[in-house]
Amino acid sequence: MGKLIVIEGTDSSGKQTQAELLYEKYKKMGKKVMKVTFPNYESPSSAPVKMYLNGQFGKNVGEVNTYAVSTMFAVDRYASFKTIWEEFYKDGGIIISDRYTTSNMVHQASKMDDKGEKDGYLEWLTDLEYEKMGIPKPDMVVFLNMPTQMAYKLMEKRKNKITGEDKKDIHENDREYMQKSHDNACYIANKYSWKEIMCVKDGELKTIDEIGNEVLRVCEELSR
Ligand SMILES: Nc1ncnc2c1ncn2[C@@H]1O[C@H](COP(=O)(O)OP(=O)(O)O)[C@@H](O)[C@H]1O
Ligand SMILES: Cc1cn([C@H]2C[C@H](O)[C@@H](COP(=O)(O)OP(=O)(O)O)O2)c(=O)[nH]c1=O
Repeated sequence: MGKLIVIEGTDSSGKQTQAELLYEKYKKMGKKVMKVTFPNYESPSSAPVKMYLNGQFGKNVGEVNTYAVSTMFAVDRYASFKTIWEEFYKDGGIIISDRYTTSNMVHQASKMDDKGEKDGYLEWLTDLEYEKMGIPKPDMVVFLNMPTQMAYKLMEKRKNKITGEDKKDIHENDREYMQKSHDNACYIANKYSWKEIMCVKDGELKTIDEIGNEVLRVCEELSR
């Protein structure tokens, strides 16, 4: 069996940048490695997710059934596992995943304020994806802790990943939601012992390389 490394964080925390950097470093080191991204917008399995992010099930995040939406993201992951990386992973390859089940944990559980409800949802979700659907559990989750104010600055520079336009998706449009998902991510990172990397030091954003070196350092624990 291979290893599954997940790069997680709130929107515009540098996941794509760091997942690519780690992938390049591993390739140079001669490791058998593959990079995957969720949602997998290139696959038809992401169609319901696109409808959700475009606001077709409700313009506000809070209006949409969390369990229904979580299942849509889970199905997209299952499709990717079965058609793209199952064999590679079972053959001992390292998978670097930009988002995973952990994104449902960060984003969908943030809609729940009640701790009992949140924990119940997390149990339901991990059982659904890892046990019932049977997709692999991550060996390592790297959590890029990017304060919301800084994430906003970075987001302004970047285009929408689905349309390539300046328009933001329903999560990105909602500042209160962004703050809540960051608070929730910190709670979950602690609960599930994710490897946390602080992206800001003394109010200043760390460089891409500084963060990249920290990511590599924590991931090296896997090969020990
Ligand atoms: N440490 C950093 N310093 C400066 N810019 C960064 C840093 N990390 C990411 N960026 C830039 O911020 C934007 C969002 O990063 P990205 O990797 O796409 O985030 P995510 O995948 O989490 O949404 C991109 O334009 C990226 O180049
Ligand atoms: C993969 C995944 C994403 N999401 C959310 C996180 C994002 O707000 C949104 C779209 O993902 P993405 O396009 O990666 O967002 P961004 O580029 O802004 O980081 O979908 C979930 O709620 N559950 C999931 O399983």
